[in-house]
Amino acid sequence: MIISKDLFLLGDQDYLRLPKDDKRPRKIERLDNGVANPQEPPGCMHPLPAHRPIELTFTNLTVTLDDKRQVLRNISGVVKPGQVLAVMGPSGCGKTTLLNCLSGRTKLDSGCIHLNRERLNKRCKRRICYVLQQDVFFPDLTLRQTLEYAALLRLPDSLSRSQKMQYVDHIIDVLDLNNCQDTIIGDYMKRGLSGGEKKRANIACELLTNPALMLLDEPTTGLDSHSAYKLMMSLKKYAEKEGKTIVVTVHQPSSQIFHMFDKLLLICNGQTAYFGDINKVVNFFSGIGMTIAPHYNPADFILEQVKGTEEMKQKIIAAAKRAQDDYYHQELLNLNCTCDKYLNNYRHNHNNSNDNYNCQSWPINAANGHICTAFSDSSTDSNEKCYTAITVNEDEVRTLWLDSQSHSSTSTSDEDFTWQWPTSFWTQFKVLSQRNFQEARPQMLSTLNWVQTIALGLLAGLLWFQLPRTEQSLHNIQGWMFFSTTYWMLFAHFGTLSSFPPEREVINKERQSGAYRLSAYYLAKMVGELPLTITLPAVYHLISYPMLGMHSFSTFFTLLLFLLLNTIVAQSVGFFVGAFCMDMQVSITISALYTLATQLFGGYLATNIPSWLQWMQYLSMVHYAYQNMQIVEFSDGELIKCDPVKSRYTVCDNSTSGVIPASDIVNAQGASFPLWLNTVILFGFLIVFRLLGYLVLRFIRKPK
Ligand SMILES: Nc1ncnc2c1ncn2[C@@H]1O[C@H](COP(=O)(O)OP(=O)(O)OP(=O)(O)O)[C@@H](O)[C@H]1O
Repeated sequence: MIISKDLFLLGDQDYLRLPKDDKRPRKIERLDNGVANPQEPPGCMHPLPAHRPIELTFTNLTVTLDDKRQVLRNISGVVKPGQVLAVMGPSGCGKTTLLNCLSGRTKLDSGCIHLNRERLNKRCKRRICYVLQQDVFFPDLTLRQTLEYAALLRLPDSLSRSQKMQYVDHIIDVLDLNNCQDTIIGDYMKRGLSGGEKKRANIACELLTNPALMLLDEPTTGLDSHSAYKLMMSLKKYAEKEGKTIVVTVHQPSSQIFHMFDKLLLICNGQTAYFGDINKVVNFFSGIGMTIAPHYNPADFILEQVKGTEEMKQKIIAAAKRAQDDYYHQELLNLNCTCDKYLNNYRHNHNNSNDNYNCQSWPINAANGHICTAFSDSSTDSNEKCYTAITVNEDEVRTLWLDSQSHSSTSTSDEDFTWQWPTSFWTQFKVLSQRNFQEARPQMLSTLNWVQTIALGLLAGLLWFQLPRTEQSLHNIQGWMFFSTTYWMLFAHFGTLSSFPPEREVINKERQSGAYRLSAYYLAKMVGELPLTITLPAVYHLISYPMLGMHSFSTFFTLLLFLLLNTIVAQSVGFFVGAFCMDMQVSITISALYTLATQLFGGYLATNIPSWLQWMQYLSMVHYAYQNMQIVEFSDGELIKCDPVKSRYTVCDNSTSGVIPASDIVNAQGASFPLWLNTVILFGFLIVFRLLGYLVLRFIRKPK
């Protein structure tokens, strides 16, 4: 059960051997039938619960996308453990759609998919790994970090960290990724792994989970011929040695790769153009008058045929339909148990309770699309057997055959398989917090952001340098506060808005594979990114506020707290908008509208708001943070002296103290609340938008 170095499946038991000092009880690898493997040496354990080999059968799959276009029509096939099925066809014929169906991500109009005898359901989806055509990763993590996090999240808690790391080492080794393990994954902005390395990294992440069924969408695209050959050879050996079932889509395989496959499903216009053994495909085409030239790559040849005229395509599809039915018939003839199944099925379908029939003979002919089967009636004298011919139509034949393919006829499902999260909530939270921090840090604390923050801090400090505490300077002091709150609101909001959509791709992929709970991710995201979110505003405040004229440490820290709270609230709103809107243009428009309205109604730019529009102030998050900063600054700090010549504040006319109370300053800017209420409302914003973000991911933007 071992992955080997040059096939990525090693020969024997060194694979995933536990460290010698491990004292935990050993699990013994179980074979398909649940019997402990007698070959397994003591001390050797597979890191994951053993899955039965999976036989995949799909019958008459029909799919319409966007309610208008039928992309797949009546596609059927079977792949047994140890086999590799290649899905080929011209671009756009429906290969990826088929894999999406097989992985349970696309809804079927009709047809069914079985894993062994169990219909594809949420539980058995977890035993499938799907290597997507696109390589979806966090670009700033290195390959090794990516694999380590995948192992920490997807390998069970029963393994220690060091065992998981050993497993990562092994996978890196067998996929020949040693040289690039410390290279970042990269994206179109930053150079990182090459295309081929990314493909192998993608496969490595999925291999970690020891899946029983692997679906790979164009794993060889972008690889040179030698790498493609090596990869396919590895997959082939993996399937054979480990009893894995593999379905792979390929575009134009070399002749060498083509002959590695066991079965071929050729799709043309969403319909089957061939399904069967790979070594019979050339005969199939020559049977309908399309003969391959000597030394021609059969893969190129068959693709040329299915890209031919409409007439040719229809001819191939019709022949494939006939051949497929013959194939089922032939397979039935080869099965010793079929007769009983025919009989049972016949009784079931025809409500025939006559128990006297026994299976005595095999199908006697197949004609006109019908198959005739003979049964003997045991009630008659054995010397005078009365054969009864039962006619079974094509659909019944197909159903019978697919039914008969199950190798686990004694059980209807993997009863020993109960699905649960691979790791506890706490492990998920811990690992995801760490990953979020590591992944977000290069972006949030990039050199450019540091330069921008320090420069703006200095600029704001110089612009409003040591302002006197007079009514004449009041507008400028308020200007610093308003600028600070709005700037960090925009920074956090748009930062989140732009960074979340790519992240959503990764978490959707991981959620689809059942790696962790959404709640663990969500909580980890908040906690993991918190230090990064507050670092830059804190640095800005540290630079600019003392330059403005610091009065006490308590004022400094209280103002900082409100600045940070405002930043975190803005980040929550950005997260909600980013999670909800799939279209970047829409999310930018909504955000621009909201943040600009927030500024307009914040209390600094417009103080004479028409009464019918005043309710808008209550939706402005900046409004609350800005008010609180004023309350703190103008009551705890040095008080603002009235203008001796002409004051805007009536209190100055009557007051003997000559200073303006903070409440008068705040009230002059429209609706005002006490400090505690503004704080509660800001926390309310925070909780509501975080909750909305979660609900959106949970129910609206959940992975299919
Ligand atoms: N959401 C969708 N709505 C409507 N049509 C779609 C949708 N997704 C895919 N299609 C169409 O379905 C067809 C099959 O797409 P699919 O991606 O399965 O093809 P493919 O064979 O994998 O192609 P390629 O080899 O180029 O990757 C294409 O014509 C595609 O345009």
